[in-house]
Amino acid sequence: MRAVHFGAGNIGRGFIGALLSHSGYHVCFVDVRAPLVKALKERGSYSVRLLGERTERMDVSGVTALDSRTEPERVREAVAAADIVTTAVGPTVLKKVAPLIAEGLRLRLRRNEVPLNVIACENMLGGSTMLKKEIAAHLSQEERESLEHRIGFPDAAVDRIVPVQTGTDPLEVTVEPFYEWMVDRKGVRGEIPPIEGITYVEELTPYIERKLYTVNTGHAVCAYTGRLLGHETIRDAMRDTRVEKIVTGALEETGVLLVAKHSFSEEGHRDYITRIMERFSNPRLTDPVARVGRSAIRKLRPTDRLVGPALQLTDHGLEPRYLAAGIAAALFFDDGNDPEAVELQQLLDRKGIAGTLQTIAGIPPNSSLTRLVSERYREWEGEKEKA
Ligand SMILES: NC(=O)c1ccc[n+]([C@@H]2O[C@H](COP(=O)([O-])OP(=O)(O)OC[C@H]3O[C@@H](n4cnc5c(N)ncnc54)[C@H](O)[C@@H]3O)[C@@H](O)[C@H]2O)c1
Ligand SMILES: O=P(O)(O)OC[C@@H](O)[C@@H](O)[C@H](O)[C@H](O)CO
Repeated sequence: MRAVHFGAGNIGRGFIGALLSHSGYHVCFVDVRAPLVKALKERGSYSVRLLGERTERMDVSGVTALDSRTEPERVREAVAAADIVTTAVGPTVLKKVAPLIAEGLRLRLRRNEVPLNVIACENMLGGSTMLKKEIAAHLSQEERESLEHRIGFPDAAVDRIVPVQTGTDPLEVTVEPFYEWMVDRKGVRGEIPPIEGITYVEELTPYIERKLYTVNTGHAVCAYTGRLLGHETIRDAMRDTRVEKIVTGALEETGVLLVAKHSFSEEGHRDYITRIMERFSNPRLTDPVARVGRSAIRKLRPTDRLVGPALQLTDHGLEPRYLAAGIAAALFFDDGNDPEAVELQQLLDRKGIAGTLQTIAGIPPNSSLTRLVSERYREWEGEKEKA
């Protein structure tokens, strides 16, 4: 069986590629980083280090790679011949990989009747659906009709913390032991892909919202408040009771929404939160707040991890004070290495808090959420002055 995976980064190698390989797929990674592609081609294997109570090593073999910039023809052929295509490139990169995947699928549709599934493994709602839309834009009407019948784009929720890699081996990946990969069974075309570790569900929305609005909400709140209070890593930020209190408060707020919306049991959801707080505090993981806070504009979009639940709560007349504290802290994110953080600071200078929230997050300027965030922002200014 052949898998083509776009994005040989942390999640690509440390999670999706590893599970595909262990399920018997020969994995071809596609990336734009030439040294990474070269190393994968030359070695054909790498290791994943699982940082649990004991450190375990998992060998991943039977892999290769292609550079989408210099070997587009080979990428097209690989996609056309694949049994599964996956991505973990980042939500904003999906539209960049879409044209090449579309060219590969065009060949596939001409040559092979067997259905194929394309799964975007990104932190977003409806990732595969969005990728399908981007791909369809590069196809003819006739090709789009065949795509509809023969190529599945099941949405997915993926969960495993893979921090920035600091080891000397460019291919080895250090990860937490926990993982969860949920896929919408209804979106699959043809046979269910036999990937060990995937949980197929009839209705993905509750699970992707639970993941994004708990794991990623808590993570983002921890990263932004932690950074503001002078912490470099998630683990250190979690040890600060001021941060821990705000993360806990924000997850209680999203919990109210998730339990009401998707009928999770209150007790089960409390356990889910507890496990996540323990994962954030894993003493063996060094995960920089800069990684977790990266792309602050994306993280402040209307349906993403902070504003998504906050707007839904205010629509129900509730006051998400802790989420508002997280959103306000995100507005202070000023990492010069992150183009979105730079753009965010420029927007704030030009438009102020209400204008920035309206532009990025779609929050109406006179809304209760804008008022809450503005109040928290002033409080954070005070905290910063004290620090
Ligand atoms: N790291 C985590 O803990 C984690 C967990 C769950 C989900 N995710 C999601 O997985 C996705 C990837 O995150 P990551 O942490 O692995 O990031 P990463 O930066 O480590 O990996 C992304 C990879 O995509 C490659 N890439 C960029 N543009 C490309 C292109 N045009 N064609 C092919 N490859 C391209 C990059 O070179 C890089 O190797 C994101 O959507 C992220 O939200 C990450
Ligand atoms: O990948 P992002 O930028 O959407 O979010 C940063 C982290 O919250 C994220 O990568 C988590 O580590 C991951 O989603 C855990 O499953």
